[in-house]
Parts: sequence; C-alpha cells; structure tokens
Amino acid sequence: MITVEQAQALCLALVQTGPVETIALADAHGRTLAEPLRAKRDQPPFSASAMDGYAIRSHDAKIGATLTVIAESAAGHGWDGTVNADQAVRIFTGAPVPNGADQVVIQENVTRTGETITLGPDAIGNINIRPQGLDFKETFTLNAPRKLTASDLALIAAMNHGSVRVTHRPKVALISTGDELLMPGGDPAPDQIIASNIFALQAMLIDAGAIPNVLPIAPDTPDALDDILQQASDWGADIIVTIGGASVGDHDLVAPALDRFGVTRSFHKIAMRPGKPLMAGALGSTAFLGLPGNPVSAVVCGHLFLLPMVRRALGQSDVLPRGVSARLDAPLPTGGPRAHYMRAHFSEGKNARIVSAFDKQDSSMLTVLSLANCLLLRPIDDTAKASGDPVTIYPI
Ligand SMILES: Nc1nc2c(c(=O)[nH]1)N[C@H]1C(S)=C(S)[C@@H](COP(=O)(O)OP(=O)(O)OC[C@H]3O[C@@H](n4cnc5c(N)ncnc54)[C@H](O)[C@@H]3O)O[C@H]1N2
Ligand code: MOO
Repeated sequence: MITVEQAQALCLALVQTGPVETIALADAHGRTLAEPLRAKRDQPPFSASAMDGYAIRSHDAKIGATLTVIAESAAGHGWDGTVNADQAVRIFTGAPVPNGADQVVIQENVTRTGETITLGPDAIGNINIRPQGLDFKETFTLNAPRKLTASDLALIAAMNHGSVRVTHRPKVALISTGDELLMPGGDPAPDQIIASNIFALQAMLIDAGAIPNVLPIAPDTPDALDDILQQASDWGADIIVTIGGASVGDHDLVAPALDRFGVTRSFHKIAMRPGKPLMAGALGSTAFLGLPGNPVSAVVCGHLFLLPMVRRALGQSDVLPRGVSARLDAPLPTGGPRAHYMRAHFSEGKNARIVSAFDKQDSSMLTVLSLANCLLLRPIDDTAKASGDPVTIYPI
C-alpha cells in the first residue's frame, strides 16, 4: 500500500487549477486572488489629521501661545491655503493637513476665544498627523495566490479596486452510496443508517471555497452508481467524490463503477488509519476521489486529500494540511503498519501545546470526532511514546 504522502501527491496530480475570472469586490470573501494586485493610490492619499483640533506650525507650539484661526479643513473639504507663523486652521479627524502645518493640537488642549486659540500645557509634543502613504504607497502589492479574508477586502477597497481577479470555485459532487442510507430527519427502519458524513464534507468544502453539490444517495446497484456518476458529470463537476462502497465486500461497488465509467485509477488502498480503502483517479479533466464510508474515515480523508485537491484547483500554494508540534499528555503504545491519524484534543500549555488522544478511535464514532480539534499523527511503525514526547498534530 502507498503512503499518505504518496497518495496526497497522486491526488494533487489529478487536479488542474481552474480559470481566472473577474468578480465584484463585495463577492470576493473567501475567494482566491489569482494575480498580484497593485494599489492605485497612496493611503492616506494626503497627510491627514488623526484628531479633531487645530493644525499649526510645530515651531509655534509653546505653552500660552496665542494663534489666529484663519480657516477650516474638514474630511472631504480640505483647505488649500498655507498656514503661516502664529496661525492655526480648525481641522477635523481625517481632513487634509494644510500646507505649512506640521502638527495638530487636539481641541481639548487649547482655549478658544473668538477667532484665536491659546495653547494649554499639554499642547506640546503629539503631532497627530498620519503622513501620506502611512498605510500603503501606490507601489504596494497584495501578493497572489491568497485566500481573501474580510480584512483583505477592506484593504483592496482602500487600494481603490472595485473588482478582483480570482480563480474559479471548483464544483465538487458528493455521492453517498449504500442501500442502508437515508437522509436525516426521516423515519429510518431498524437496519437503516443516517447519511451523516456528507454534511461535514459539504461544510468543509464551502469553507475551503468550493461549490459542493450533494447528489441523491445511490443504492448498491451497478446501474444506480453508473447513473449517479453520469449525473455528477453532467452537472460539470471538477471533482466527483463517492462515499462508501470503497472496500472489498460484495456490496462495495464503487471501484468497478469507476472502471466502467472510464476513470483511470491512480491508486486504491493506502497505508492509513482510518481511510485504508481510499481510491482516486481521473477521467479527462475530472478528478475522482472514493472515500471510505465510515463517517470518521470520510471526514479525515476529506481533510487530508479532498481539501488539498480543492486548494490546488483554486490555485493556492501550501495546499497540504500543516502539521504542528505538540507534547503528549500521556504515553502511547507502539504504532502499527498504517499511519494512524488519531482523533485528539490539544490546548496551549505554558511552554508547548499539550495533546491528548482519545481512548476510543473507532472510525464510526462521530461523538469522538466532534470532541476532537486535531488529528495526532502516529507514523507507520512509530516507536512507543512517553508522556511529554513531541508528536505532530494537524488542527481540524
Ligand atoms: N474484509 C475487509 N473489510 C473491510 C476492510 C478491509 O480491508 N477488509 N476495510 C475496512 C475499512 S478500514 C473501512 S474504512 C470500511 C470502509 O468500507 P466502505 O468504504 O466500503 O464503506 P461501507 O461499507 O459502504 O460503509 C462502512 C460503514 O460506514 C457507513 N456509511 C457508509 N456511508 C455512510 C454515510 N454517507 N454516512 C454515514 N455512514 C455511512 C456504513 O453504513 C457502514 O457502517 O470497510 C472495512 N471493511
Ligand atoms: O481505514 Mo477504516 O477507515 O479504519 O475504518
């Protein structure tokens, strides 16, 4: 069986980065910036007052000095004269600082009498001016690729871009397979199981920036599988994900269905726990991923294989989950012949992250998955570990 790392590389090789499109900035949250974006102006575009007060020459900033107020500069209504010695301009936060002035004294630190101000004892020192280009200059460039955050959108707006060039969102079809499955909220017979893992996978895909489409559950018949694969293909899926039927039982029909559909298989079965029966392949530009049916296996494989494929389709760099180091809070026995991604919980300790693996690691147990905030990696044939030993975890 191939390793997780080999399988990840093979999965990524099945995916092509989608085309680039221009969209309104307001629609760009979570999208992936495809091309570097250069500012169209300095920000602030002029030296701006940071406070409400009086713009003066700092040379005049002496306790008890009396200055004549000659004009007003407000946000959006600058004054284009020059402040000379012993003069002041009434100014408000965000307004352009007039020529000649190099300090803003806040209004709390002056006494105004008619058209003059007298500077109080605290008027000396603070400049209260944001120089032109303090935030960014016209030369500033936001690098790509980059998944755009809410803060990025504000920055891009300030750079005076109303639209952005982003990569297409990949379309991902999710197909649950199995006679035993029905959707939640129904009236299950005693031998039926609720289709659960698609809800996690759908949410993960939306977070990652894909367009998921949950197709109807396919019963365990070749015809039903052929039909649902065709539906996914007709929808224009970039990635078709099947869930269940991946193993070797008489009712595990996905691998032969993919063969019939013309999919070139990249691999089937990996040295991983949970997730051993994972398979992947491609037909033309469409990638196929066959996830195991056990709910935890499907979700763990979603994190390790499906999301990296989505990120690759979005043109992102660093597509693989990033492992971080943590210290065990309890000993662990020797590892097995498959890399084990244990459900675990970590917290920030005083000097290191502390991680605790759950006792129950059955790949059907969603209660445990829901308590977990990371996967703790036990590499193949890992040696026994003592409390306090370092391990690699993957936050989820
Ligand atoms: N003889 C062997 N048996 C099994 C092996 C093996 O190597 N030899 N591998 C085991 C491993 S590991 C896994 S994982 C499972 C996965 O098998 P399948 O992908 O074929 O999954 P199913 O048999 O269809 O389902 C397994 C389990 O999960 C439930 N399920 C399926 N789909 C869903 C869904 N959408 N939502 C919730 N639950 C689902 C299903 O009812 C079963 O209980 O195979 C082992 N067997
Ligand atoms: O590999 Mo399976 O996914 O352990 O349950």
